[in-house]
Amino acid sequence: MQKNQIVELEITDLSYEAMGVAHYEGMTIFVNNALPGEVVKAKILKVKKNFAFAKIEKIIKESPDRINVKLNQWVQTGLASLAHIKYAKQLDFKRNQVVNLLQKIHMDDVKVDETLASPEEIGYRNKAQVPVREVNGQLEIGFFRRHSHDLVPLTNFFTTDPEIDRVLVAVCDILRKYKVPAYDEIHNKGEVRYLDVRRSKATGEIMVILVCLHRDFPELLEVAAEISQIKGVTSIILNHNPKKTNVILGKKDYVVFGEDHITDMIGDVKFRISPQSFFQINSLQTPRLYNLAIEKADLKPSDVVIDAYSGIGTIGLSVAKHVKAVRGMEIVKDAVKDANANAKLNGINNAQYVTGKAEEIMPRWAKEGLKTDVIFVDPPRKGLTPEFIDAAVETSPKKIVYISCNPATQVRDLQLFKEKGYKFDEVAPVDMFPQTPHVESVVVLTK
Ligand SMILES: C[S@@+](CC[C@H](N)C(=O)[O-])C[C@H]1O[C@@H](n2cnc3c(N)ncnc32)[C@H](O)[C@@H]1O
Repeated sequence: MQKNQIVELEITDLSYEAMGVAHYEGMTIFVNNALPGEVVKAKILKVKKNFAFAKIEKIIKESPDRINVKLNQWVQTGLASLAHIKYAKQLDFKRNQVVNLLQKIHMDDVKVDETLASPEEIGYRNKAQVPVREVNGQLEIGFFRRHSHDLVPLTNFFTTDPEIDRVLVAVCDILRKYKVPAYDEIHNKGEVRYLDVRRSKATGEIMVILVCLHRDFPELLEVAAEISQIKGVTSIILNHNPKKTNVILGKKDYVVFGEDHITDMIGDVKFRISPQSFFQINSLQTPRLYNLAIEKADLKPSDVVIDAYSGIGTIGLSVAKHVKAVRGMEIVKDAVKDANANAKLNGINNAQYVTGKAEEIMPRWAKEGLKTDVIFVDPPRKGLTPEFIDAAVETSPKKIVYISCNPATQVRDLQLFKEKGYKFDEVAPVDMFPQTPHVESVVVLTK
């Protein structure tokens, strides 16, 4: 097999990154955007030892699950790489990922629920982080083409709240008007690297973060004055990121207008959110995810609860009024500040959050003799560490509720809990990220 060769392929499966999978002359071929059941003429792009990558030249037999997407760029940029698949099939794809992972470790007897659909299939994101670059001599916002840093200019981000798209376009116009330079990542020059916009559906408050190479730039005050006139904007922040790095946010935030946070609501609990704090991005699906986790926890008024990897305390503060005490930990200092402020804001006085690595704090608490009833964990994609798992088990929780955005690391960690005497018989996938391959899932472990 050679690069640029054209081959006819029958697609038999979808990879976990949602690429069509075919087999040809003993090789596995991953075909961009092809769907199971389709027959395609494909051009080979890259050949490795046992596998190759290809792109569709022509669809000979089309899948009934295919949607003709209005803007190809949504799929090409990876912004919405499942947008060409009917939503019901996206939900199946996510469930199948969990089923396949469990099969690999011979846990076929675990029940995998149907994926809980998101109330909104598009326009659901309450936050956008979009790169700003110069394209053909003009400052543009958009999204990077998949596996590259080529900016594809966009004004409709499809999965983002349309009110946020409106703000992104308006800010882009203001930056052009004042001739503020876009960031040039090759030479680490220019100014605006990203626009980061958050909006609360509940309060309508909008935060605009200009991620900049410098702490200040000559047109900043005029630019901020105009942005502050955009309907809904209550906070403008300059985030200073001077480094040559792919990390989006720098460490320092400077308030240029209004508040240093916005306020949002989950159920009847209010949350202040600072620029560096994590907040679930699907506003309507989040309370459904938490309710599922909380129902499974079956909490009692006498329970001592841990909210690990707590962010701004969204899970712990949602349950604090129904239990004896909540303790939580989180690595981002500003998020912990938000979590403790959020307890006060909601008249909650039995919840306490501390800053630190969960894998260090949990062993400390266990050593101090802490006993717990329910532990909620909601780690980042890399999952838990063995140190955390050992210490969590040492506090003898009756239940551990594991919320994860990466079923592969979740399944790995569940095996460790199993070795320590905890069992689980069900996984509940939840779609927090429609149009993307990401899967969220909830598992309850009992002793
Ligand atoms: C998926 S988020 C969940 C946050 C929160 N539970 C929620 O639903 O909004 C994971 C959180 O873990 C934090 N984090 C990452 N690594 C950590 C670590 N080693 N120890 C504690 N927190 C960590 C992140 O800053 C982030 O806020």
